[in-house]
Amino acid sequence: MQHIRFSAGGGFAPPPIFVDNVSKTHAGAARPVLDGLTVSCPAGRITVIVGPSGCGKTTLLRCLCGLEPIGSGAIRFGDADVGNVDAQKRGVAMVFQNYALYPSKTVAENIAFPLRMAAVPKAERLRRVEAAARLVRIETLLERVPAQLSGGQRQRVGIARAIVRGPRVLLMDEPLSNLDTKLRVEMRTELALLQRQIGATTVYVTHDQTEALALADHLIILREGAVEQQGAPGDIFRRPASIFVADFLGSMNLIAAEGAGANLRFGDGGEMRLPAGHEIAAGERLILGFRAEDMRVGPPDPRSLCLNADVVRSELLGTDSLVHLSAANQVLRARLAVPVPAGQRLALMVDAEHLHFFSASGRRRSGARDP
Ligand SMILES: Nc1ncnc2c1ncn2[C@@H]1O[C@H](COP(=O)(O)OP(=O)(O)OP(=O)(O)O)[C@@H](O)[C@H]1O
Repeated sequence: MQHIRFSAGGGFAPPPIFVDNVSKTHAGAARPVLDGLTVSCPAGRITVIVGPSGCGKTTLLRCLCGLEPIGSGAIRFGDADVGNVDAQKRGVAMVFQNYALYPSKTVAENIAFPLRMAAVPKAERLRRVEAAARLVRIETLLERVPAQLSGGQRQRVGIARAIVRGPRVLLMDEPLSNLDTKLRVEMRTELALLQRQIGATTVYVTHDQTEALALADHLIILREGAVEQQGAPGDIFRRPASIFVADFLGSMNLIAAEGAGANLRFGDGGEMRLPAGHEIAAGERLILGFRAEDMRVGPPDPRSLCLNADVVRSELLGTDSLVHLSAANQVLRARLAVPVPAGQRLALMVDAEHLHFFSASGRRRSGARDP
């Protein structure tokens, strides 16, 4: 890729974005789609918004770019309150899931469209279209029409069109979800590199947790129009604030239990010794969580949780196997280096630093020593 700095009129300075206590209710809806939402997106970085279908991701993007008014609260780009600023004047570009290209226009005309709307002179238009096309590696396709392109090429045109004006803020709504898995992974890497080159403050919506973890500098997890957790992706993965987050980013084994001093008691009457420092008051109900990849076969260790589990089924994933287990009246999953035949009993360990303790309400439990 070439090093080209796209500059927006008035100088290029990607702003941080602040969404401050924003609420919005769609006309006729009983509940707000955004409910007192407060998030921030660092300048010049990729913020990824994830959450289940209907949690308000697209609505938030549409509010950021000015296609939807907010009900209350404020949206600021740096120091500027943009809540009442027209979409065209916010310096924002948006890439959609469905490309939204003009079928009768060539690639070059599609990319040039925002420049035409802004009355950019022809010579400057040509220069910018070529530079944007080179950045997304479609410079040899400029004379084709969309029907003559693959899905990946069409999405590149959509991205070139979005960046051609040098936006300070780039919003992307599931831009890769129409592509096959292999192309998606390739494009994800390219997008991350492209974003670093153009430097725009980028807000990226997806419901793919792998994409979210791979792309995000800053991660926001939405649930029913409110923030469930936000922060650095690695921190959120290691210390999910709730069962909802833990299960959304990967899957988590969960076992309901009750404290019994140094032991945990399960519904089937079984008990297991808690690692030192994780004692739970007698009678306290909680939910213990651990990830499949954090279970290991090994000799008992006083600092680890030990589970006796029966193998129900093994599935080869490639380099390792997903082993379905039955333990403490629950179905659990472990990722182990080798497949294990069904019917075998295993002693499985989970090291203390990989245990997550949640209260019965599903929030991360404070009190126990936390890794
Ligand atoms: N114009 C509208 N009028 C009324 N309700 C709407 C409107 N747009 C969206 N909604 C509702 O608001 C909620 C949030 O929609 P939104 O598209 O923001 O969710 P999302 O998180 O992007 O979902 P998905 O992942 O399925 O795209 C949904 O229940 C949706 O039906």
